[in-house]
Amino acid sequence: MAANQTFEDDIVKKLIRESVEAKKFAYCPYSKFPVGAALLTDTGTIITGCNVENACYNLGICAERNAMAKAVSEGHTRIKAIAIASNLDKEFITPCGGCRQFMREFGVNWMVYMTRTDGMYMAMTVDQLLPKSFGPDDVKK
Ligand SMILES: O=c1ccn([C@H]2C[C@H](O)[C@@H](CO)O2)c(=O)[nH]1
Ligand SMILES: [Zn+2]
Repeated sequence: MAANQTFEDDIVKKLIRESVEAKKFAYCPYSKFPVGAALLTDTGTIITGCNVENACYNLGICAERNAMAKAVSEGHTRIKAIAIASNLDKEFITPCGGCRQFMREFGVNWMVYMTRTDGMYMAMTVDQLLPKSFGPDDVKK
């Protein structure tokens, strides 16, 4: 897979649609900020996630990390792209720093599609979102 690879429009649109669907399951009674994510694996499988909060606030998990953990737990570590949806209408939803590091674990050259409610999106690679990152190869040195 080449760096900065862009996907066909219909695949991106499907991922975005799935992320919007996943947002409906968001459990966010504290922030009332629902987020959905949908990721694409190398086998063409789409795996979704939503944010899941907790009365012990700091235990909440983001939609992106939830989707990635679901993917790994279902045998997928080759992730090609992820779409993220929230209810922000004037800005694109961007992943938090923790999720950027979690993404980086699975490579730096895959796509992150950050959406707005009008369906517009901003596309960046993991490397662009988290430059000069620390990753698996650095631990092995
Ligand atoms: O990219 C993001 C940003 C925020 N959240 C969640 C975390 C928390 O549940 C709520 C408010 O930050 O939104 C995500 O899931 N993904
Ligand atoms: Zn996050």
